[in-house]
Amino acid sequence: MVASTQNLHHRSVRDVLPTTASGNGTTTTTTATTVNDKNNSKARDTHVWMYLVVHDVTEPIMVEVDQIYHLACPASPPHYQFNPVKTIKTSTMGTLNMLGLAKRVKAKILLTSTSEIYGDPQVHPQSEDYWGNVNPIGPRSCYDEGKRVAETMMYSYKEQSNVEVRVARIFNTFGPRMHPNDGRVVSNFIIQALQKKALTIYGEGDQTRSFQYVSDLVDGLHALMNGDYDGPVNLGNPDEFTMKEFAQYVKKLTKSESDIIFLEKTQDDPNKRKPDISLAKEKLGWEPRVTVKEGLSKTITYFQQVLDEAGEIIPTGPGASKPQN
Ligand SMILES: O=C(O)[C@H]1O[C@H](OP(=O)(O)OP(=O)(O)OC[C@H]2O[C@@H](n3ccc(=O)[nH]c3=O)[C@H](O)[C@@H]2O)[C@H](O)[C@@H](O)[C@@H]1O
Repeated sequence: MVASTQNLHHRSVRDVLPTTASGNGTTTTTTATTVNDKNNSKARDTHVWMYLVVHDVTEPIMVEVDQIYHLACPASPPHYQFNPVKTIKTSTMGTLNMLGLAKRVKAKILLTSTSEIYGDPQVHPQSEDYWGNVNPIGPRSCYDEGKRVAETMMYSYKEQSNVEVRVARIFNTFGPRMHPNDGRVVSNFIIQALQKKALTIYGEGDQTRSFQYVSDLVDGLHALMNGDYDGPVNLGNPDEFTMKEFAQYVKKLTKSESDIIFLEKTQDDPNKRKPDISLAKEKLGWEPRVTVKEGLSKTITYFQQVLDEAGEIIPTGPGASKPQN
């Protein structure tokens, strides 16, 4: 159902507002409202209504909600670098608008921050007390610094206006329903391997990432929102790979004979990344449950179906990060 803002019903038992990103580097927001009828305790009597509101978070919004999951922002490097000014507006003006909403209606607000606030880390693995190493004027800074200031806004609103805040620092996440042209490494390698195209490693492939399956992230976000802890919390799977190892692993799981090629390293690409998740374990009782292997198998099955339906797909590469003229 698509509803215009003024047609949304008034406050119900629990209204949840997730803001999400859609389009390539745009910040149009889809908004869903779910309503649980807590007068009926039996699960089968729980009612859920979903409304889709198309709105841009950089503009104020007037709705009545209890919880805000503020996810809106492109997160893939080629996508967030496509329109860096819009990416900054999303993280700054968008977060300001959502905090203003949270303050007005006394809603709890969760910001999806990122491992990228640690930049190219000099501490490994990264724990929440590490302040990071970010180039403030590099090509990634629209996203990294945007999310850093978004975190600052969250804690300023908490201090000044008693807004109840939650901040999740999300590490590399993947799963079915990723866009084939997402441009991040998991979808790129799988799509390349399934089509027997060369897997494209940027740089020498010694950089590391640690990959988390999407359902673990969802569980972590839910636990964070509904728990008491209000400091930033890393949500990620510490299972760490170099990109060379990861390319080989994807080839093995897809039984692909693709070549592996080495392209130019992208500027300011973090050399290593691995979450320290002690805090999430302690404060939320959360840790990943899906192995990288299980998650990749499901994602490979999904992308095989996408390819069967779509035909050839050339995934987004680094050269697509800017308009070509
Ligand atoms: O997946 C995520 O959740 C994260 O993705 C990105 O961070 P990044 O780690 O740079 O994501 P990728 O584009 O997937 O790159 C991972 C590594 O693979 C490399 N890569 C990527 C794509 C490719 O085709 N080949 C390749 O070697 C990149 O250079 C990088 O070293 C976002 O910026 C993060 O905010 C987000 O949390």
